[in-house]
Amino acid sequence: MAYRAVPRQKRLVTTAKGGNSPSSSTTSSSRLVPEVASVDGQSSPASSSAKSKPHSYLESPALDTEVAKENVTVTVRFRPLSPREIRQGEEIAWYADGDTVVRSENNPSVAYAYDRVFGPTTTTRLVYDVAAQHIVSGAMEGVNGTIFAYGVTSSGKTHTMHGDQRSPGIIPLAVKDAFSIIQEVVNDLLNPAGQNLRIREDLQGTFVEGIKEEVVLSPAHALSLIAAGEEHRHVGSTNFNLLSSRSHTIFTLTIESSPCGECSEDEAVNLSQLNLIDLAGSESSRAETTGLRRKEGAYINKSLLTLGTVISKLTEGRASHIPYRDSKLTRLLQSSLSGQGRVSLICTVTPSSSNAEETHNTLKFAHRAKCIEILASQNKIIDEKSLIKKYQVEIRCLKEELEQLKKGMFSVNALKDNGGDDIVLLKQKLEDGHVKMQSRLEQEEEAKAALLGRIQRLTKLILVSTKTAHSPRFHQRPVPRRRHSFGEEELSYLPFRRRDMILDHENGDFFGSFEGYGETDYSSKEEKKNRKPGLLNWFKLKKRDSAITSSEGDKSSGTKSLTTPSTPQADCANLPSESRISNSLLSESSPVNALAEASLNGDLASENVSLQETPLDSTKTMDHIDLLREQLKILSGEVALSSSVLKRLSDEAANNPRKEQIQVEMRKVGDEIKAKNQQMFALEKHIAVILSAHKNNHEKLDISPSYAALVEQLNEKTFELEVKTADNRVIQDQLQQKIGECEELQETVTSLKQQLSEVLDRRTSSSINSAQYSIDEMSYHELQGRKESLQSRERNSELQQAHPDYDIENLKQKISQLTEAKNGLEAQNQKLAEESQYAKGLASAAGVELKALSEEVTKLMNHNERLSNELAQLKNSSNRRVTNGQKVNRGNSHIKRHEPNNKRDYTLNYERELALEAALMEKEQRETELQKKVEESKQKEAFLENELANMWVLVAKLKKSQVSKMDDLEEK
Ligand SMILES: Nc1ncnc2c1ncn2[C@@H]1O[C@H](COP(=O)(O)OP(=O)(O)OP(=O)(O)O)[C@@H](O)[C@H]1O
Repeated sequence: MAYRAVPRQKRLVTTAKGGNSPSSSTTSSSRLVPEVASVDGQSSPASSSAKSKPHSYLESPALDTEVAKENVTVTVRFRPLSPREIRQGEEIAWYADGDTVVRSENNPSVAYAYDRVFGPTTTTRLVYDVAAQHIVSGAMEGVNGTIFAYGVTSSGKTHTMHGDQRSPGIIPLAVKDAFSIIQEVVNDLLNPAGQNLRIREDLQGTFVEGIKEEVVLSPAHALSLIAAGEEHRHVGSTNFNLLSSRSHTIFTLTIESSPCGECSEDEAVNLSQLNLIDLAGSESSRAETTGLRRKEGAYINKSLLTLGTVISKLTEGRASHIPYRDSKLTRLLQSSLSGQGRVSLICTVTPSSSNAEETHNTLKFAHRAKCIEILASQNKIIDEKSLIKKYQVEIRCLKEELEQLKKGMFSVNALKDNGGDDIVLLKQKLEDGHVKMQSRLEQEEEAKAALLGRIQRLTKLILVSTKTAHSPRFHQRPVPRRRHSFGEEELSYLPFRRRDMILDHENGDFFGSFEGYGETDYSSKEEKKNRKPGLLNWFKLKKRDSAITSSEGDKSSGTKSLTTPSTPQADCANLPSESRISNSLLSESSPVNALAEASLNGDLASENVSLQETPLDSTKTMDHIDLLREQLKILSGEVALSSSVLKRLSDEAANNPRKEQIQVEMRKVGDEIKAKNQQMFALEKHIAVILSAHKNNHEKLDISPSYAALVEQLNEKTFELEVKTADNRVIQDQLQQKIGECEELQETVTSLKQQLSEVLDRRTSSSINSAQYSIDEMSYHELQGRKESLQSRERNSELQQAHPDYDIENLKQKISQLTEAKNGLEAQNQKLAEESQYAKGLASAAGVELKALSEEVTKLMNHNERLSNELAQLKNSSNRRVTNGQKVNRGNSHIKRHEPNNKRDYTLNYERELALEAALMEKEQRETELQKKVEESKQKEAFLENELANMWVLVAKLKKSQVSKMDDLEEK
């Protein structure tokens, strides 16, 4: 999965790499990326790195167009031992020895040093500050950057790159940081100035063909895209990690930035890519995976192995072939790894002894990566305006050189002719001439620049957009500004109204009507109007209103139309005069007619005559007059055309005097010519009125410049007030939405509580499984539904959220409410986990009981068998005695004396036999009972196991919903 947020721009593009004079570079590789060496019991890596480890990580490296050698920034992050590892009695195998060294516990002489080593308690924020912040700020200045986490499964890569709500990862921190650096961009993007931009394809590096690209407007928007992507990320449970990433994710932010404001000399645009990568973890053969998991693991390992090979080849120096193409991962990382941008590798490791070998491999990998050298440079592209400026400077220099040469030649000739007497005089003359030439040159340059400016303004006015002049607020400070355009697709997420606005701007509906004189496509215009019923109609109404009230409004706020509104409401309320003209054109059949009619109605006159002009207004008025003159020319052209048609028709009429149709047509054309003449007359009058008004204003301006400045300030403030009011409205809406969301969350929590108690109640009932499952399903779907609705609302409010004057207090309140709700969910989760633990305990107790019972049964059976054997023996012996007795009676009469004794014995034996039989019966009965008990215990065990499985399912679902809620919260 990867996203490219690529601005689109149509311009002459050259990719400019800076000079390569490392000596003058302010970027010091040793300061930023200290060398790393492995001790491995021999060398002393730690020392070099530890010494060179600077606090300057926290500084943004100074960037210019010059290229300096750097190394990959390599850091290592330990995670704490997991509860499972603690339970299993695992020991610490590797540990962070200070800030830069990783040492083996078993063999302290084995140690590795890195740019920085983070212990298990280090926060992700610190990891970001040290390992990522300089890459992000570099990317904001046009230097490509890549940050990736590498490590074995369950070592903490996702925790580091994505994080959670309590501890946001590198990706959300980078996105927020990027937007905080370019916050003015939001205004530009929300009010696109109609630069007709497009995707530029050049040799900037590899990118995924056909990949979905989104133009992002705010951190929340970017993070929502990441979250949406994360939802599609393949995760699976392994015996090391319940939610193990089974695919690599690459989040690519393409940033174009240029200094904002006209004071900037350098017009080149910085272009860079920031890759934020969370790799899937490598798996050792110890992982007890089967089937699909094993296959996935093999693919993951293969790509990571290729990455390792590529890195070791890159550091070999001699290697002719680097196998980038052996895996998709290395292909995508090719431009980053081959040294075209800064790279920060964060290796995540676990200290546990069971992973000691894998951790060692990771450390070795990190050590190799440290040796890769990079030559990060700023990527610059230059647009027409910058090129013109550049050429102007060059021309000036050349002219100066020429002058110097001429001067030199002239001096020599003069010296030759006049000798040395008039030298001083000549020198003086020459100097005077030079000064004159110089000032003339300067005047020429100025005139040229003014002309150029006017041409550009006119071009924009006619061809491009409703672009208003930049607000002075944004002129103060040159800050990077995002350039982009909105395609239909990118706009799809925008609220309807704003989307309409942008489309109208881009389609040129308001201003594009100037483009097609005499070829107005009514049907398509109608179609467009129908297509955009929402904002367009509202917008038109608004503009009509403003046109009607313009004379009053503009009287009081002369420069209102010159400011750049940051909200749609403000946008519409502050339309410049051109907008109003175009708007009226939009609703008319022909632009020229419309303009003429507008003039006749006096709309334009009232707007312009009554304006209290500022210098900028003055320029605009001149532009306006130029436009009107253009209209005049077009009209006269049309009149000439119609006249020739009339002539042709009159010739035809002369040949066919009876043809009525020709007469009708002639009348029609004659009327048209008349109407056009009238329009021309009106336009001429209008131009004259504007000119005289402009002249008056100009005089007024000259007289009271301070008054004009005050008016300008006043208007600025008025505009700001309006924007603030609009923002307040937006915040109110958001508040309402958030309150609704909170209520929904509360409801969810209550329903979850109810479900939980139901689950607990039903736990003992035999029908629990199916019922519980269906309830869980319901709650899951309910949660999903709510989550989706929350997300869609979230998207709708994202544009508003991005506003700088956000009501922090309200947001804090909302956040605390949401945090409470989240805590509630966590508590439930905890409860469920305890429940499942309890159920597990029950199951194991039942197992123990079962074992004890089966042992007892075995014992009893053995006893029983012994008794049966005894009984059988006794039976045999008594039978033998009876037979012997009968024999004796038959043979020896003297034995008869002992008869009573034998009889007693026999009776005794018989009684004993009966007792034994009874005991046997009893044993058998007991055995049967025990068998029954065993059966019952088995059933109970199965039931408990079933219940335990259900519990796990429930816990997993709750965890998932909790994770998505946390993401939501984080986005907020
Ligand atoms: N620095 C840390 N502090 C606290 N807990 C952490 C830390 N690093 C990771 N964990 C925890 O360890 C577990 C595994 O982390 P994680 O899922 O980020 O690993 P992974 O390397 O991305 O794994 P896989 O490659 O399988 O996706 C998670 O429960 C996570 O919360």
